[in-house]
Amino acid sequence: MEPDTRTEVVLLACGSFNPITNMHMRLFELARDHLHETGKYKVVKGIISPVGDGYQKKGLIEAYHRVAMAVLASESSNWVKVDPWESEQEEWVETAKVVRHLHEELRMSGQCKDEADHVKKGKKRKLGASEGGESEKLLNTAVPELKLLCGADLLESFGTPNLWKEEDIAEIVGKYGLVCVTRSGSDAQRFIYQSDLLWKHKKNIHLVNEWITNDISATRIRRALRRAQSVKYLLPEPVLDYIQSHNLYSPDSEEKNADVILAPLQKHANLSK
Ligand SMILES: Nc1ncnc2c1ncn2[C@@H]1O[C@H](COP(=O)(O)OP(=O)(O)OP(=O)(O)O)[C@@H](O)[C@H]1O
Ligand SMILES: NC(=O)c1ccc[n+]([C@@H]2O[C@H](COP(=O)(O)O)[C@@H](O)[C@H]2O)c1
Ligand SMILES: [Zn+2]
Repeated sequence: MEPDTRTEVVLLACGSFNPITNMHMRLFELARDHLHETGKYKVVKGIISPVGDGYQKKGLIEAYHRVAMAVLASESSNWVKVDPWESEQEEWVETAKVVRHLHEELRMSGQCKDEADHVKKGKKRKLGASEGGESEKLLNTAVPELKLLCGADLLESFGTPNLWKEEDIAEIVGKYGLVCVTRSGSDAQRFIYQSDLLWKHKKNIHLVNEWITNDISATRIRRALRRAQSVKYLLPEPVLDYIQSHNLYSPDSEEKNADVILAPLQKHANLSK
């Protein structure tokens, strides 16, 4: 049998997930199919990273509820998991830092796996002279690439003044890569064309067309819930049960952070003063 030479990829989706919807889970399926169809990649894992309370977005309910709902949603998948690290941080964390942190975790777990293999085999492999010099280091063959998975609206938010730092965008698209789910007629392609930075890294940006369109958004779901309208079949059934049993999403919860400026805008506006 031919050896599998495809590059292993882990997909990371960052967002409010307030609440997680069927569309969020679909993003992972669409992205995995797209990367597999290139013949170059093998998607080995998907990670959902709900933003922390420090993000201070209007209507953002407590992170522990959003994480619990994401965990319930991920139970219907055998490859998508939730990472609560970002949600547990006291202050809002830039997405570039989240990507860096999770990549480091992947590297460490790859190394642990590698070490365990070597212990089993009773030997260590040496890195080539160009990389490791004389010193004996462990070969880190097991680390997959980590790519940020998003919708076209998140990509287009790169253009909002004071929301993203240029160097963060450069790091995310240049060093890691982006998989962006877009709709036919969406302007993601034009957005990349109009940005010198994104154009430079366009090989690292995978645009995925969503042919079976699905306009579910968490904002619309919260609106329906406030109006006591049904949201059945728009989110996983266990998530809906959780929302109902904890009485989440009311007119009051929508007013949370109403008078507060979004954390990235506060942070970057202060930096540019
Ligand atoms: N219908 C959709 N099509 C493509 N991408 C989507 C869709 N809904 C959400 N996403 C993507 O999912 C990620 C997480 O989004 P987020 O938590 O903001 O969900 P949302 O449904 O957009 O919520 P809200 O309405 O509160 O903004 C983002 O990258 C966003 O672009
Ligand atoms: N500068 C940044 O790193 C930056 C700015 C704005 C949003 N984000 C992230 O993008 C995601 C956006 O989520 P929402 O679409 O729900 O607001 C969140 O995970 C948030 O942390 C990152
Ligand atoms: Zn959104």
